[in-house]
Amino acid sequence: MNKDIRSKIEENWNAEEFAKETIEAIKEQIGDGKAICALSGGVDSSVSAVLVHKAIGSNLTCIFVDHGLMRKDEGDQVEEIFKNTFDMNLIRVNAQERFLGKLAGVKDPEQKRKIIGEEFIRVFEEEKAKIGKIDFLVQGTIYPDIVESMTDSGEVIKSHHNVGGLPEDVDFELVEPVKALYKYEVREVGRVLGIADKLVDRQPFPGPGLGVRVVGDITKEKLDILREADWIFREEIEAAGLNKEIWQYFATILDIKSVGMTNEKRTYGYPVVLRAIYTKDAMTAEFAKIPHELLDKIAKRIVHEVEEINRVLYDVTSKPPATIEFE
Ligand SMILES: Nc1ncnc2c1ncn2[C@@H]1O[C@H](COP(=O)(O)OP(=O)(O)OP(=O)(O)O)[C@@H](O)[C@H]1O
Repeated sequence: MNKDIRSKIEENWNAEEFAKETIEAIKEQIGDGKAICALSGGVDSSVSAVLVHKAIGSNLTCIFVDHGLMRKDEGDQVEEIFKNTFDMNLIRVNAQERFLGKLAGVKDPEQKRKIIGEEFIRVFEEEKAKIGKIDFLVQGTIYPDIVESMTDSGEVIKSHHNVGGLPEDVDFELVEPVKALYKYEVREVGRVLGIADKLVDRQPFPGPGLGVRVVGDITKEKLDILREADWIFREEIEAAGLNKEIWQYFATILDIKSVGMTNEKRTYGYPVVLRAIYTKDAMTAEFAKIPHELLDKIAKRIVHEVEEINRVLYDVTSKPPATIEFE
């Protein structure tokens, strides 16, 4: 069956036609029913949600959990795009304090991931309960997810290894509009649907968000510092036009402090590590050969604009043995 859904796409791929036909098929599947979607702002769930929205309008409710682990301005961007541009029924749950409260003092990466995943499900369930009866669950499953799950049915709940997974709920029928597509095809459909480039071209971002980019315990202070440094790094990579060739580029804040000097005064601040990689499939990766002059410019901007940071490191390790993310 998996092969069937894929061969239909490969026969005659046209993103516009795909969008049209899929919207019709969703109309038929959902009818007057009500659907819900966990919207991360990532490409897969965003494109799926817009397809379903075009088919059933306000009978779709999207839930975006703002866990406080988003990058700079990301929560507002998601709200702006889906609520204002697409006029979708979007619930933004401001759960920052809840997540940070649960994570306080926790240093172990696996424990952190588990807490974030479990809290995510709790928040989603609470919001879902407020909406009332829901018949359909929209999921941004894509073809590689189905292949990875090693089942032939294509009806599996996406394993969400990153965020912990939504619970299997027998009351829901699944709607998975992009399950036959690869990521680059999902992006094409996103463009056809008029979703902003900044979202369609978004680089992969882990489900636990910045939670895995704050090494050691997570605090609001470290998150805010990291957000600023990460923003500067991304801005400079994009300004240099390197964003097309670099698969992922981001900053991570370490769990140590070191001594520095600013205006002849001793400082004791955090180091950030910049990581940028080339890869085809994220299974192996090589560090990106960013010109030294650009690294110099980025480092100077970061230490100048983010006063809590007094040291900028560049990760020159490939995967393996290092992973892409630190945790
Ligand atoms: N903060 C969030 N708010 C709402 N839903 C979320 C959030 N984070 C993750 N999800 C849901 O969990 C799914 C899997 O998350 P994961 O981080 O593994 O992303 P993904 O597989 O890259 O998909 P996407 O491109 O949609 O982010 C998402 O498709 C989305 O439905």
